[in-house]
Amino acid sequence: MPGSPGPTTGTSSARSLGQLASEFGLEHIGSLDGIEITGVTLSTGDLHPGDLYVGVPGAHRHGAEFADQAREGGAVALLTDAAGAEIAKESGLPVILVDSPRAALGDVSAWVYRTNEHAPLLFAVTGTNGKTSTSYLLEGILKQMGLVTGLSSTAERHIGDLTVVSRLTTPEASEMHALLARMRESEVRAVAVEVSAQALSRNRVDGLVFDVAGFTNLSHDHLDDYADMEEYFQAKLPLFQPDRAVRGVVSLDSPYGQRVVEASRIPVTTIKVVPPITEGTDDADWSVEILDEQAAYTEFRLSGPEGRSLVTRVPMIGWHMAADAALAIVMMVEGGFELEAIGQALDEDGGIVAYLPGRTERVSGDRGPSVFVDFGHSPDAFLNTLKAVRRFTPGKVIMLFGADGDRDTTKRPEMARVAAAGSDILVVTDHHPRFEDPETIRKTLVDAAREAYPEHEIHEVSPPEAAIRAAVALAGEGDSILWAGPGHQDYRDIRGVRTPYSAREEARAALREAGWAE
Ligand SMILES: CC(=O)N[C@H]1[C@@H](OP(=O)(O)OP(=O)(O)OC[C@H]2O[C@@H](n3ccc(=O)[nH]c3=O)[C@H](O)[C@@H]2O)O[C@H](CO)[C@@H](O)[C@@H]1O[C@H](C)C(=O)N[C@@H](C)C(=O)N[C@H](CCC(=O)O)C(=O)O
Ligand SMILES: Nc1ncnc2c1ncn2[C@@H]1O[C@H](COP(=O)(O)OP(=O)(O)OP(=O)(O)O)[C@@H](O)[C@H]1O
Repeated sequence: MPGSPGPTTGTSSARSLGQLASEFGLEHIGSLDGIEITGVTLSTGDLHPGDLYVGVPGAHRHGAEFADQAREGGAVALLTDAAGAEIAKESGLPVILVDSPRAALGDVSAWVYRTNEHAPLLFAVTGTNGKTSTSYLLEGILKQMGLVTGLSSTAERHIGDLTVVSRLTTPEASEMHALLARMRESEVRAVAVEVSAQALSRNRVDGLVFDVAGFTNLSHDHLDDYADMEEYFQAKLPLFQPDRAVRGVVSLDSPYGQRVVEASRIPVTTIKVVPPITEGTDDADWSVEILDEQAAYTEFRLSGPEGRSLVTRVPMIGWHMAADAALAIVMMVEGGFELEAIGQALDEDGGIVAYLPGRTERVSGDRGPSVFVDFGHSPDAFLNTLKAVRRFTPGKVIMLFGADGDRDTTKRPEMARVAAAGSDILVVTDHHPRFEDPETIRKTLVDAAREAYPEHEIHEVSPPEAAIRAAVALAGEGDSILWAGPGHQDYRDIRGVRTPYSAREEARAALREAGWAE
C-alpha cells in the first residue's frame, strides 16, 4: 500500500513561491525569485523534491530543526514562525514567516494544490464511534450510485480503486490537500472524510468547506487529549459552523446530538433510531426503525419528511450499523441526491454493498465458534458490539480485549465493567502498550471487572497471540469470541516500535490450530 500521495502531474501544477507570499501578504527571508513549489509537507518523512517544508512547533520538537534534512530531501523553501526561522537560519533555505505554521498550513496547501478548483462533493463524519463505519458506508452507497469516490478514514484512504495507507484518522492538512489533488486527477466526484476531534483542534481540515457534515454520537474517549467531556464535546463543534460545512446531519442517538444542533450555525437535519436509544431526546426529522437482524445483515426503514422512506439492508450486525448507514443516506440526501434514486440503486444490489475492515468482522468459517475482530476501544463501542454479538450467539460470549497504553486511562475501568457485563467469560490481554507497562494496564482492567462482577470468569493472558488461543480453547460450537481493539490494524506499538501484527490473521491461525478451519 503506498503512503502520502501527491498529485502526479509534477511541475505542470507548480506554483510560484513569490506569488504565495504576495497572495497571503507574508514576510520572507532570502530571495524567492524563480522558486517554484509542487507540494507542501510538515514531515521530512513525507517529503517530495520541490516541496515547501512547513516547520511546525510540535509537542516534542520544532519542525524547523529538520530544515537541513528537508533541504537535502529536495525541499525548496521553509515556511515557519519566528522561532523556527531562528533555528533554521543556517539551512540556506528561503524562509516564509507566519505567526502559526499549523494554522497557515491548510490555506497554503489549498492554494498550492488548488483544491478549491473543481472540488468534489465533500462529506465529513465526526463523533466518538461510527466515523469509519459511516464513511465506508457513504463510500459504498456513492459507488452504488455510479460515482468515482474517495475515502479518508482511520483504516485506509481510497482514491477511486487505489488504496493508500492511513496513519492518523484525519491526515495533517498538507497531506489532506495532496490527497484531494490526487483524487481530482482520478476524477473522483465525492469524498467521505473522517474528522476526529483532534483534527479540528489541530487545524487538519483547514482550507476545506464540507458540503455535508455528519455527527454520529459522543461518549467517553480521548480524555488524555481533552480535560473533560465538555472540552471534548466543544472540540467537535467547529465542524458545524459556516466556515467548515454548508449543511449538517446530526444523530440524536446520544444526548450530545441535541447540543450539537443547538450550537451549530448551519442548517441541520436530525436523525434518530426509534424506539429511541436515549430517552428524552427531541423528535428527529428522520427516523430509523430496525426491521430485521440476521447474522449477515441488519434491515431497517429510514423515514423522513414529506412521507419519504426507504427500506434497505446493511451487511453488518447491530442497530448502530443501521444508524450509521441511515446517517450516510441522509447525508447524501442533504448533498443533493434523491432518496428514491438511492433506494433504487440499493435495491438493485439487494442492499448496501460495503466492506468495513475490522469492524465486527467475522473471521471464522462455518465450523466452530464465531470469531469477530473489532476496532471498538471505548465503553460505548463495547456495549453495542457485545449486544450485537450476543443476539446471534446461542452459547457463550467470550470477550477478549486489552487497553491502549499512553491513551485515555480514565476509560479503562468502565471498559472492563462493560466488557464483563456483556460477556460470559472475559479474557484480558495486551493491546498497544506503547511506553506503559502492559501488566499494570491488565491489572487495572482485571481489578475493575472483578470488583464489579466478583463471580465473573476472568482470565488474564499475555501476549495477545496466547490470549486468542486461550479464548478459542474456551469456546465451542455455538459460542462467540469478540476480540475488541485491534480491528483492521496491522501492527502493535510496543515502546514506540511498530511490530507487524494482524489480529485477524492471529484469530484465523488460532482457529486452524484448534481444528476449526482449514
Ligand atoms: C498529539 C498529536 O496530534 N501529535 C501529532 C503531531 O506530533 P508532535 O507535535 O509530537 O510532533 P513532533 O514530534 O514534536 O515534531 C514536530 C514536527 O517535526 C516534524 N518532524 C519530526 C521528526 C522528523 O524526523 N522530521 C519531521 O519533519 C513532524 O512531522 C512535526 O511536524 O504532529 C505529528 C506530525 O503530523 C503527528 O503525527 C502527531 O500525531 C500523533 C502520532 C498522534 O497520535 N495523534 C493522535 C492523538 C491523533 O491525532 N488522533 C486522532 C484521533 C484518533 C481517534 O479518533 O481515535 C487522529 O485524527 O488520528
Ligand atoms: N453509531 C454507533 N454508535 C455506537 N457505537 C458504534 C456506532 N458505530 C460503530 N460503533 C462501534 O464503535 C467502534 C468503532 O467504530 P468505527 O471505527 O466506525 O468508529 P470511529 O469513530 O471511526 O472510531 P475511531 O475514532 O477510533 O477511528 C466499533 O466497535 C463499532 O462497533
